[in-house]
Amino acid sequence: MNHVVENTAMNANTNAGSAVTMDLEAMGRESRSLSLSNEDICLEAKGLNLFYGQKQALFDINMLVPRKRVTAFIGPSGCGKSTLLRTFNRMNDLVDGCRIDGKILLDGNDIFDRGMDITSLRRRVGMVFQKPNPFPKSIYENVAYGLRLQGINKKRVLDEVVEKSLKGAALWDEVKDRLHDSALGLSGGQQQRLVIARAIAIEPEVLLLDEPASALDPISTLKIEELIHELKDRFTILIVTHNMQQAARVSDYTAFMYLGKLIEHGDTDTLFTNPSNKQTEDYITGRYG
Ligand SMILES: Nc1ncnc2c1ncn2[C@@H]1O[C@H](COP(=O)(O)OP(=O)(O)OP(=O)(O)O)[C@@H](O)[C@H]1O
Repeated sequence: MNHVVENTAMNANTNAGSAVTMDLEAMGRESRSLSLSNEDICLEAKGLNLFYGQKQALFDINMLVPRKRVTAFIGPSGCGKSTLLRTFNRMNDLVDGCRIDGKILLDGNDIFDRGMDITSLRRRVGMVFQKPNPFPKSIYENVAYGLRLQGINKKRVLDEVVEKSLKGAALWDEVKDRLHDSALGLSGGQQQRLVIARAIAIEPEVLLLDEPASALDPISTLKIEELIHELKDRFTILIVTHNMQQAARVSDYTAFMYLGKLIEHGDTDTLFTNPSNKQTEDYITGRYG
């Protein structure tokens, strides 16, 4: 639905690139010139192809993901955004018949190497899904979960991490008096922030967010966007979103995908205001998608 509204609004302007520019200005975004060549690189995809059975879903993806920045993935439904996101912590390993070739380097090491321990990879690269998925446990135990899995059970340590993580996820003030109540009693927006608190409690390097706000109301969405802004000081964040306005608001870099290919990837302001590829321009101006 968002998609339609956005595209309609953009179509109303013959030069939709400038429509997005105006939005960037209205949002108080200062004009920045970021360049991937000046960044410290956290993740890198090299010649990545992915197949679901006979069907190829990703084609020769090559991209650099800078550290402690927000990178947004946009593109029409089915273009491979979630597939690519899930590849960065090998979630696709869980899909029957999925085959991957190429490399993904995390701090220079290929995550597909035989020696790579998947549990420690997923500890370093955490993931939050579209639908909040708290465990049917207390708020406290949800956040403490990852530490308990690591064998950390000291109350003092857990108390400290739970508080720090809930504060980090901008949820502490709303739940500090009911930490031992069920997480299932929280609103959808609170549950999503709780899941983010659970993800950051184990101090990952990277956070993968797969449409984290698409099931939320506008106020909860705004809170998640503000949170992303705060978290990027500590984490490298990759976000899939259907909402181009959201990509423009939250990200430093944007990757536009189409039919399983990475069409354009660059700093967000440039991609939305002066895309170098015709397909990107057609998409952001609402000509398709
Ligand atoms: N588990 C799976 N098994 C088989 N095919 C899949 C699977 N997951 C995704 N696909 C296919 O791979 C392609 C890319 O899907 P993906 O979900 O990554 O796209 P997307 O850009 O995230 O889409 P959307 O925006 O609709 O979520 C689609 O054609 C989809 O049908």
